[in-house]
Amino acid sequence: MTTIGTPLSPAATRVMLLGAGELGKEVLIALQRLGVETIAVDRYEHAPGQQVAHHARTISMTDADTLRALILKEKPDLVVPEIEAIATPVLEELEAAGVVTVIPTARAARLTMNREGIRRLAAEELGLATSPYAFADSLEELQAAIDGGIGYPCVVKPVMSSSGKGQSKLDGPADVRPAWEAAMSGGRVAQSRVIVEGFIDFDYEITQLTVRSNGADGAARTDFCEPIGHVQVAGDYVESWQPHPMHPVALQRSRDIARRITEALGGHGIFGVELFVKGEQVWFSEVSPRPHDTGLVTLITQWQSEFELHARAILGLPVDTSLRTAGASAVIYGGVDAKGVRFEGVEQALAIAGTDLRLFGKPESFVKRRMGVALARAESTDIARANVKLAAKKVRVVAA
Ligand SMILES: Nc1ncnc2c1ncn2[C@@H]1O[C@H](COP(=O)(O)OP(=O)(O)OP(=O)(O)O)[C@@H](O)[C@H]1O
Ligand SMILES: NCC(=O)N[C@@H]1O[C@H](COP(=O)([O-])[O-])[C@@H](O)[C@H]1O
Ligand SMILES: [Mg+2]
Repeated sequence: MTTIGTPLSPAATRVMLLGAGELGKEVLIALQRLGVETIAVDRYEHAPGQQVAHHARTISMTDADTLRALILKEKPDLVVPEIEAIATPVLEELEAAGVVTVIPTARAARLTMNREGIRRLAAEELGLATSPYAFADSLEELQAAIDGGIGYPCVVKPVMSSSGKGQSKLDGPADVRPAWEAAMSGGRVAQSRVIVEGFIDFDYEITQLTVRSNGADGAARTDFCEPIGHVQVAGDYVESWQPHPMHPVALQRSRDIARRITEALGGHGIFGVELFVKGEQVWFSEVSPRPHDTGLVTLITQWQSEFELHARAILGLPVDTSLRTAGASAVIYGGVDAKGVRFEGVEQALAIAGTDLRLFGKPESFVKRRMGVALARAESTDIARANVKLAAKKVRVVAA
């Protein structure tokens, strides 16, 4: 049985988020609503989630000693990784010592922070279909891997990166050196290893949100959300919608893959399983053991958003993944390099039927930094997609 204490009292249920960006901010709001005391940790001050949590802490989360000291000082009931770039061996160490519970598990956080860990688990241990792949530690090794079988077109990514950072598509030999250089400067963590993947010519890609929660019998149960369709530009999500219509065979295969990879990772919480689909064929791409950026759309489409599902599942509470309405989301990029920006056109955006906005409150804007998202609900995803793009376009980020 789960009990929840009173925040800021000795009986408080305390949850620490490692990473407090736009996704963590929504998880923190969901936790606050359930009476949880929250600690938002990020690498810079005034991160979105730090603005809504009881406590804000700013540390280098990739520094093992600093991270260990903070967790031991705060003694949260749950530690919830929100980004990949964390000193995950510390989480494994503290979990093994019985000091904290890590969501979904410390091993899942370690395996998914590095593309090599999750890819080898999915393809080599579980035998799931993936793109052909190889790893390389130098420009020469990268060229050899491509010549040795991966071929063109292919995709190169730093093993530790997200949101498309340092990612390139290669169409021929002239693209290899620029791709290597982009990967070396674009990762979230300084390292010199890349994955090269054969390019999958998919019809569409989806995120299969999958929740592992406490079943009535005490065993973990798995629930699926409706598939989320999305468009990525330069490896970063720009638009998503739900539900995405699928051939029943492809849907069944997607859910089989999602069930197997999430069972292998274990623990409780939401997972964003990324899949490529062509006809009835489905390839596993990667998985986030946490809310997924394309799942921001669930803030408007589901009775319980992916953030509420995560909050409930990690607290051992029941979940409901049912859809409320068709809808869509569209990203609002900074478009400028500036601190303390202003958002113009909010009124015009919200005047469009069925729309809503999240402005994340990031203290500094970059041209390609996600600063907000527009949301729309409608009777069909086509209408929602048209409206949400209009709404996103109305919002202009300007230097103050
Ligand atoms: N092998 C591939 N074949 C075809 N397209 C690919 C391949 N790998 C990546 N992509 C495209 O690039 C996008 C981003 O790739 P991936 O998810 O691996 O990067 P990421 O940096 O982890 O992104 P995020 O953190 O946003 O999930 C994919 O959603 C897909 O559109
Ligand atoms: N695809 C992963 C993803 O979307 N992660 C989200 O972006 C934030 C970092 O944003 P920033 O780089 O603008 O600080 C993370 O904290 C998380 O919320
Ligand atoms: Mg991805």
